[in-house]
Amino acid sequence: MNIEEGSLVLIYIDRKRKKIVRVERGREYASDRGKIDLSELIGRRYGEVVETSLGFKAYLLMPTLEDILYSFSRRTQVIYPKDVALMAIKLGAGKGKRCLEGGTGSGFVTATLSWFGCEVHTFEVRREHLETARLNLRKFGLNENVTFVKASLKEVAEVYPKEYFDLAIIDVGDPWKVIDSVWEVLKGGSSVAFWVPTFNQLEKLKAAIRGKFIWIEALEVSERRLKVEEGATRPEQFGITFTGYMAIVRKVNNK
Ligand SMILES: C[S@@+](CC[C@H](N)C(=O)[O-])C[C@H]1O[C@@H](n2cnc3c(N)ncnc32)[C@H](O)[C@@H]1O
Repeated sequence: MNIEEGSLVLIYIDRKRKKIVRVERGREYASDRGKIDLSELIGRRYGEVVETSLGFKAYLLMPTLEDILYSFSRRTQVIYPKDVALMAIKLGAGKGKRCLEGGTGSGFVTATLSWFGCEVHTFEVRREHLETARLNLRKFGLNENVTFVKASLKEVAEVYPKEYFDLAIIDVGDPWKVIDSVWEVLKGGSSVAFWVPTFNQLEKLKAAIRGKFIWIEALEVSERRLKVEEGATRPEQFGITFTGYMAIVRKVNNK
């Protein structure tokens, strides 16, 4: 596939030196391994290799969702790709699904749901976080099916009709405070993923959903990177050791 003016390209020199750029005339990519004139990328093909001004190899790759998420500005804690990807699958995210999210934070979840083809409605109480997320998504054209709502998730039932959403992902400080309003706007039988950082919050959440949702499961996703070298392949020594816990519940009508 050809790289055109306006294309997004991941310039990959090594794991520490990789950056998504938009190809534009008159702009350059710069790192400690040298510069690349971006207008020289027009007409090349993804997968090709070019040389920086200092003679290092740079690969021209197509950005993936993970590359995009890791290039976002972050103002908050985020739900990492390993976790949000599993949530999306467990909840059945996909084209045509109407998804509720709170809080928006830096937009990692918003962008993932949008990438999966969902219509996303995301609630955030802090204007500056909403703006950061909005800019993050706009930069990569992921904002088209997203409605950003500057309000507490507690108010969702005042903004949307009953049984409007197919699924929800909730990552706010006190999730038990939004359970009643989220229940109102979800379709019967639909799934919700809550994201919490501690065991005691899982316990509190489980008690709080009783009668409105059934508890499906709680889990932690571990990711262990490997350093692959002939005759010496082993786990890497450093990395993210803990992110959080997800709880999956489903709406029921017990009345
Ligand atoms: C940890 S961040 C969410 C990060 C997001 N999941 C991501 O991956 O980018 C939590 C956000 O929830 C917002 N928040 C807290 N309580 C809220 C509420 N009741 N309604 C909506 N947003 C809320 C905070 O301002 C904060 O931006």
